[in-house]
Amino acid sequence: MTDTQPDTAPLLRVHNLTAGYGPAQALFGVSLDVPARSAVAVLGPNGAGKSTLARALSGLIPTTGGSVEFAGRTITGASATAIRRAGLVHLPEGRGIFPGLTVQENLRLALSVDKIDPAEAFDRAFGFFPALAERRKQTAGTLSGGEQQMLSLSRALMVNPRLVIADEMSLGLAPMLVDAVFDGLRAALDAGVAVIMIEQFAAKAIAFADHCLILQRGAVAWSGSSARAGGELLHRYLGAAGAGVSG
Ligand SMILES: Nc1ncnc2c1ncn2[C@@H]1O[C@H](COP(=O)(O)OP(=O)(O)OP(=O)(O)O)[C@@H](O)[C@H]1O
Repeated sequence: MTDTQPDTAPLLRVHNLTAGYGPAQALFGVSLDVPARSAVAVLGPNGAGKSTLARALSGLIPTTGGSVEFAGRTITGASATAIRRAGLVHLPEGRGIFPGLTVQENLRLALSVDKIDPAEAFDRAFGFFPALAERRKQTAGTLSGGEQQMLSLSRALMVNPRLVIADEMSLGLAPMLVDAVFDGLRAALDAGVAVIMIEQFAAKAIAFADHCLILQRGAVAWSGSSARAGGELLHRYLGAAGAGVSG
């Protein structure tokens, strides 16, 4: 990693990024800026490349072109561990927790690659979600779906990240629990963490986010302020269901 950017640069700057799976290219020149302490909603139909973008940014799959700068450093080609240590934490689709382990054990495991004081990290996790502190000895698999998402989010927030990429956290949750997920991400945002949110509930995501990026077939179809991402635009790119009228 090399230092390149002055303080005024966005926290994350993605330029002309390409990535894929072996010979199958899935991202075609994606560019995106994420200012510090801001939220960006990444929307798009199934297979548009949203999760691939998240994986490429967090170093889970190699990029094949373009550049990624994070917190003033070029992280293009850096390992997932190095990117996480730099403060970019990815919450993959699915909760990524170990159902047979307790809340506490799940949190401890999340710290395995981080050079961070565990006591401080636990305080931070339970500060965001006090209900988890009461359940620290409970097996994660016996938590409700919403509590499992809180655990998943606290595993990301406990390492004091500068940016969290949340991939479809509300997938499969009842509406009330979807609200709880958004509340959790709002708390992170209020604490100064930038958020990239990949969401099926487009209307909710846009209400939450400052900026919106719509992907289509691996490329940016539209990007701009969430205030400009109205119903007609969403309908055009996402269709009636994807516009998230129900969300
Ligand atoms: N592990 C993989 N191996 C090969 N191709 C993949 C893999 N994961 C995704 N793809 C392909 O990459 C493209 C983008 O998929 P991706 O999962 O990023 O889309 P998405 O927008 O996140 O979709 P969804 O909303 O369904 O999660 C698709 O054509 C998909 O088939």
